[in-house]
Amino acid sequence: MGRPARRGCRGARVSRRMDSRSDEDDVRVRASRHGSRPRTRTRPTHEEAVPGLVIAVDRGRMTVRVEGPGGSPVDVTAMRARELGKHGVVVGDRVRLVGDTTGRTDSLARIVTIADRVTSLRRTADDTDPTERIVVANADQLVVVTSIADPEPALGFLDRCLVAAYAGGLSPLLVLTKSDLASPQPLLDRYAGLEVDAVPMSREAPLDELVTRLRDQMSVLVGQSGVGKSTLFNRLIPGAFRAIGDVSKIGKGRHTSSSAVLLDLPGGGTLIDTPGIRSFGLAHVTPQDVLAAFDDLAEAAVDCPPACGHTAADPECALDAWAAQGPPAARERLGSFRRLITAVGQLTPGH
Ligand SMILES: Nc1nc2c(ncn2[C@@H]2O[C@H](COP(=O)(O)OP(=O)(O)OP(=O)(O)O)[C@@H](O)[C@H]2O)c(=O)[nH]1
Ligand SMILES: [Zn+2]
Repeated sequence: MGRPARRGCRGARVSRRMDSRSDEDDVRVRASRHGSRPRTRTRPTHEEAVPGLVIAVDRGRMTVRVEGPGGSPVDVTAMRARELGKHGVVVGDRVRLVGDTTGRTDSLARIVTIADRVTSLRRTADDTDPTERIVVANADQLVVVTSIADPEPALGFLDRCLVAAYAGGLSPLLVLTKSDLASPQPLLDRYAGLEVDAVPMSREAPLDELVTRLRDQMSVLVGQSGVGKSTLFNRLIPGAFRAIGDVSKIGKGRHTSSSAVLLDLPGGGTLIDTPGIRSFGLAHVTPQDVLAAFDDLAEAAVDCPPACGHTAADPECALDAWAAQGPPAARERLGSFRRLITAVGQLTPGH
C-alpha cells in the first residue's frame, strides 16, 4: 500500500490574518533554528472547525458539503489552508473547515484538517512514473463499467481497474453494459474465480439490482469512452449533467471537467463520476497489495519466501501447494489471481 499520508497541522506556519476561530492561545513564539529572530508559530486545534465532505475539486477550489442550519446540506467553497502544506485534497476526503462556511455566494472557507483516508483509489500517470495521484478518497466500491460489445470489453483496462480497487481497499463491482447486444457470460466466467460482483445492464433493463448495490455506499464510476457510462449515470441520477455543473462550478457538464464529482443517488448512497480517468498507471502497486484483498490467498501466502512474486514463475510460491490441496475452485481462484497480477506486467518483479 502507499505511504500513510501525513496528517494534521503539526508545526505549520499560519498567517496572523487568521480568522477568529483559530486558536490564538496556541500561538507561540519560538526562536528560529536559523537565527535569533523569533518567528510566530501556531499549532491550531481548530476545535470549532466544521466537518464536511469534499464533493468536487476544481483548480484548487474545493466544494465541501457541510451540515447547514436545520440539518440540511450546504455546499461551501473552500481552499486548502497553507498549514496543510503539500497535502492534496481529493473528492471523498472528510475535512474540517474554518472561516465562512455559510456557502453564500463569494464566501470562502479554509480546509484545516483532512481525516485519515479509509480507502484511496490511486493511480500513476503511467506504469513507470512512480508519482501517485489519489483519485478519490474513502470510497467503498469501484464500479467498473464495461460494454459487452461495441466497443468490445477492454480486458486490460478491466484488470487494471480491479488491481487499483484491491490495492486501494475498495470492493470492485462490474457493470456490464450493452447486454442487449451480446451475452455477458464469457466476462462473468472470466472473473468467477475472483468472485467479483457483476451486474449485466442495458439501456432498457431495470436498474433495481444496481441501485441495491449502490445503496448506502460511496461508489466511484470508471469506464472507457463509449461504454455507456453517461447513459447509465443519467439513468441513475436524472439531471446529473446539470447537477455536476452546479457542484463543480464549471457549469458546462462533465465533459469539460477532468476532476471527479460526487453526487447523491436518489435511492441512497453517493456516486462519484471520474470523467478524466481513462487509464490506471499502477507503478505504485505490488503483488502484496493485491494479495491483501484476498483473505484466503493472503493467509496461504504467509509460507511464501520473502519478496515472492506469487506467480507461476515463482517456484517456491506457497499458493501452489494451497491450490493443490484445495478443491478445483481453489485452482481456478489462484489462476484468476495470477492472471490479474501478471496482466499488469510490471507487478511481477523480474518479469
Ligand atoms: N445497444 C446499446 N447501446 C447503448 C447502451 N448504453 C449506451 N449505448 C449507446 O452507446 C453509445 C455511447 O454511450 P455513452 O453513454 O455516451 O457512453 P460513454 O461511456 O459515456 O462515452 P463517453 O461519452 O465517450 O465518455 C451511445 O450511442 C449510446 O446510445 C446499451 O445498453 N445498449
Ligand atoms: Zn507466493
